[in-house]
This record gives sequence, structure tokens and C-alpha cells, in this order.
Amino acid sequence: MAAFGKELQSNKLCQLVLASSSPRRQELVASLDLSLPVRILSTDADESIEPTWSPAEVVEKLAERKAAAAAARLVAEESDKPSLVIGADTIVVLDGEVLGKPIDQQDAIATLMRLQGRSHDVFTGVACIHSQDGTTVVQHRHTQVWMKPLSQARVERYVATGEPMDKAGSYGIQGLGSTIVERIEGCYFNVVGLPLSLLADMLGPFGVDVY
Ligand SMILES: Cc1cn([C@H]2C[C@H](O)[C@@H](COP(=O)(O)OP(=O)(O)OP(=O)(O)O)O2)c(=O)[nH]c1=O
Repeated sequence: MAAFGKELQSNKLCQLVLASSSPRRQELVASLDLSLPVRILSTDADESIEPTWSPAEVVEKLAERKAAAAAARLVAEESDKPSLVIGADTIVVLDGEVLGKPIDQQDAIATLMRLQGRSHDVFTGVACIHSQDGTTVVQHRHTQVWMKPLSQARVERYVATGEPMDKAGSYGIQGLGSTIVERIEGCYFNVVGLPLSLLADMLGPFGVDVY
């Protein structure tokens, strides 16, 4: 990674492009207070997955697809700004089954009743693509989350807040969902949707230093 880092520094980046519509990811990138401007460019990347893929493969491939779709958009715009495009994808995995976002409130209740009283795994993939030379780095992080035992009534009250509806696994650890999580092992920001410690390590070789 160090070798291509040197090369890229001569092709100085002008901006970061975050290929995401997730307000959480936008806030997390902003929290790094990077010296480069950040452009938001979300796309409709194909999020279909193959049943044979491992959770790590799922999040890495989807993160790369999201970043690649945004990078292709930059090319179509004929943008000549050297940009680093970042894509991410988060899934919740229970007993080998990938749980995405709920389709409705009943689905969210059913998902949370499965998750309560035990642990599950959260995977987030992160992809960085240089818009001009196509250098691509993709990695993932894994966090184990233990949820408290919850009654159906409590789960229904939580789902009625609306918080679970746009989130993988039907909860948001950063919001009211904090009250139903017992503990975690691994990166907290990985659960929220963007592992900042990993992202910082991935940015370095592209010549983007965090503070
Ligand atoms: C488990 C969990 C997930 N989430 C969110 C993070 C992601 O936004 C979402 C998982 O869906 P993703 O498909 O990873 O992302 P997205 O559709 O929200 O945004 P985009 O594809 O445009 O980048 O779930 C939380 O905010 N908190 C949590 O505790």
C-alpha cells in the first residue's frame, strides 16, 4: 500500500466523494474534519447478493459497487478533479442469515424479536477508489453485538418510534437503540455504518491524513 500511496500523492486529490445517502455516514466523515472538501454523490448501485457469499464478501462487494457507481458518474460528468470515492455497506448477520433493512413495521418487530436476548454480528465494508487511476482498496470490520432480552411490548414501542425503519437489523445503536443493546465487542462506529478507525488507515496511503 505504501508504494501506491507515494504515487498518488503526486496526483494530488482535490476532494473526497462519499457515495452514500446515509446521514450517519455523512456525519461520521464530517467528524474527521479532513482538510479536503467532501462531496456527497449517492447512486443506485445494484445491491443484489449471491447466497454463496460470506458476510465479509457481501459488504466488501456492495461497498465497492457503491463506490464504483459514483466513480463512473464522475467520469460521465467529465470531472477532472482527482477524487477519492468512498463507499460503504452494513449488514446484520444472525445464524448465517443476512438481515437488511426492514420492509415494514411488522418486519422490524419480527427481526428485533429474533435479535433480543442474544448476540449477532455486524459487518461493514469500506471501499476507496481513486477516480483517475482506478486504484481500489476494499476492507471490512466485524463487531459482535449483544442485545438485552426484550418483551414483545417493548419491541413494539421501540419500532413505533420509527427509528428502525432505514437501518440494517432494525435498530440504531447511536439512537434510542442504545437502550436495547447490552454490550458490543469491536468497533462501535462499524455498527453505526462507517468504521472510522479503519477508514483513517485506508485514507493514509492515498495521501489523506487525519489530523
Ligand atoms: C445496525 C445499525 C445500522 N445502521 C444503519 C447504517 C446504514 O445507514 C444502514 C445500513 O444500510 P446500507 O445499505 O449499508 O446503507 P444505506 O442504504 O443507509 O446508505 P448508502 O447505501 O446510500 O450508503 O443501517 C445504523 O445507523 N445503526 C445501527 O446500529
